[in-house]
Amino acid sequence: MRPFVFVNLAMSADGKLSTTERRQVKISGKSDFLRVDEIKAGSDAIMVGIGTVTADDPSLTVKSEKLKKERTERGCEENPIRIVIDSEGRTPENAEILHKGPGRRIIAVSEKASDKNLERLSPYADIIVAGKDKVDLAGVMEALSDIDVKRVMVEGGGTLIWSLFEEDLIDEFYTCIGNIIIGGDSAPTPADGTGFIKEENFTRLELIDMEKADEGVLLRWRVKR
Ligand SMILES: NC(=O)c1ccc[n+]([C@@H]2O[C@H](COP(=O)([O-])OP(=O)(O)OC[C@H]3O[C@@H](n4cnc5c(N)ncnc54)[C@H](O)[C@@H]3O)[C@@H](O)[C@H]2O)c1
Ligand SMILES: Nc1nc(=O)c(N)c(NC[C@H](O)[C@H](O)[C@H](O)COP(=O)(O)O)[nH]1
Repeated sequence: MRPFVFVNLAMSADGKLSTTERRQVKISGKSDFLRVDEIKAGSDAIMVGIGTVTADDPSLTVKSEKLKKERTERGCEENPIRIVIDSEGRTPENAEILHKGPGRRIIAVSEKASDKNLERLSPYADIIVAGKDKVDLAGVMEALSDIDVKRVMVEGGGTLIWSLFEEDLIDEFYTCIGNIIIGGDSAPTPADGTGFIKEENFTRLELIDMEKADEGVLLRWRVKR
């Protein structure tokens, strides 16, 4: 058993998530920010890779007071469970995700994480150990299902999302395409990693809908199985 997993990203018109220096860029506009807050508030958990934590230092909190209130009225924490996929337990102790706003945090590590790092992070987050070198993502999803997590939003980056596609762990994929060109052949994209080599392995998508969003476009895809 695993939860429903969807990805939400903003990318430039040329398909980049950020610059070659992995510097965060404002890609989407105000209406997209509100939409992202809503889908975040509608999720039980929100997941990012350690690369996103070190590059962007996001808090991944729900921003709207109304949405926070609606969550607490439903008997949920104000924020979804925040999960970092972090093989070695490198999350900095002062990361925003560990401090901003109430709610549970989980850091999923592999057996490679040192005891020192586990000790360092355990005051701030629950630790799941899954996988030998890299985090075993299917194992993490199973562990989330065991604690009644039904809906997981993944906010990047491209390395984590690639692995989730590779392991067929994604159900829906939303991209807001903004009206800028970032360029750069090493700039992160929605699915980096090694990529599929054989055509028969490609993930196939079905378009759910598309709409104009600020100066760009929002595409929502479902993974075909
Ligand atoms: N525009 C957007 O919507 C958006 C959203 C999030 C991130 N970003 C950008 O993406 C970049 C960060 O992405 P990234 O690809 O460097 O990092 P990432 O966030 O995808 O984290 C990847 C890291 O997770 C760890 N990991 C552990 N187990 C793993 C597994 N099984 N599979 C994959 N990774 C595993 C590894 O250390 C790996 O390097 C930043 O530049 C950030 O600004 C953009
Ligand atoms: N929707 C969206 N539009 C963008 O233009 C952009 N650059 C991101 N990037 C994703 C980024 O990793 C996180 O959405 C924020 O950084 C959230 O972090 P906060 O909770 O606000 O701290 N996302």
